[in-house]
Amino acid sequence: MSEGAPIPGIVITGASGRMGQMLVKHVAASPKARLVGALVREGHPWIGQDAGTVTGGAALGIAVTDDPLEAFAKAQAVIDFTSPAASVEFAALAAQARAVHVIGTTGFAPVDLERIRAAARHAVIVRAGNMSLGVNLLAQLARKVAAALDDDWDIEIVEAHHRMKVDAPSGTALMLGTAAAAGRGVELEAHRARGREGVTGPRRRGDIGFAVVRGGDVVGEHDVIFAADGERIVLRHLATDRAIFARGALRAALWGQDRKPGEYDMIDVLGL
Ligand SMILES: NC(=O)C1=CN([C@@H]2O[C@H](COP(=O)(O)OP(=O)(O)OC[C@H]3O[C@@H](n4cnc5c(N)ncnc54)[C@H](OP(=O)(O)O)[C@@H]3O)[C@@H](O)[C@H]2O)C=CC1
Ligand SMILES: O=C(O)C1=N[C@H](C(=O)O)C[C@H](O)C1
Repeated sequence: MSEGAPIPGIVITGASGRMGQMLVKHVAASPKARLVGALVREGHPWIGQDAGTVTGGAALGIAVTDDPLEAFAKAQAVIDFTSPAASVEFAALAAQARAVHVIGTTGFAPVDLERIRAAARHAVIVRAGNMSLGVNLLAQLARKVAAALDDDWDIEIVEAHHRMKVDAPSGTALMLGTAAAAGRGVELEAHRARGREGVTGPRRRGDIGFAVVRGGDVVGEHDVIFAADGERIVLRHLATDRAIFARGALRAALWGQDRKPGEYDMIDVLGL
């Protein structure tokens, strides 16, 4: 954001969710942004109540709403950690309002990504399976390590999340797999091993494998393993606080204010 620019107004979608509640608090506490809206699903019991008090803090003078059109009209940015169906709809509405759309949601199908790409013709969209500085740095490291090693080194990605997570593998695991594939100069989809069970036969040379753990309240853990005969490299990121994602998302919303329409990611935002 350029010096002297007005402080951007930000709407949080999915305000009742784990990330939504964290974002309401984070944006409200930031001197660099103004919280101008908190959106929930139609019919949600929080509608009309103060966004600060329902998320466990002091009153903010912002009534929770279920009307995205009205909310986005007041915003310079929308921060959205919801579901693929909701984010695709919000991408079109945010583009209409010419608001920067920061999408943290994961689990998109290819058809959803096409619709997000279409919206990005008219507005700035920043989308990343993980908004933390640490994971985006890890993705760059995974890319570099993969570029330095040949197919004698098997690449496996192991991720763990809380019991409520609905998509697998995580958006972060896919991001890390994509980065490792890029380092090797291949497409992930052509080399992706999607989980193993039964008599699988030996590992296919050059595959990038994914393994998923779900349980308890794990915020998010990711290992990128490079395994060869006689040695192994493990690159690891452990998230212990969702604030890291909120911090990254707000940074993306501010960064997006001065950009041309298009689809960006956190590597762009962080300049990595
Ligand atoms: N990129 C990143 O850095 C991160 C990404 N994530 C991703 O963010 C997403 C949300 O995670 P989390 O907060 O844990 O999930 P929650 O289930 O806690 O929250 C999701 C929120 O979105 C709302 N929502 C879902 N679908 C709709 C819809 N169709 N219309 C309106 N509102 C909707 C839910 O409302 P209701 O409860 O009423 O259904 C809820 O408030 C996930 O995809 C997760 O993987 C999470 C953390 C970091
Ligand atoms: O659902 C979550 O919680 C998380 N989702 C993101 C993902 O799918 O990678 C990011 C983070 O790991 C937490």
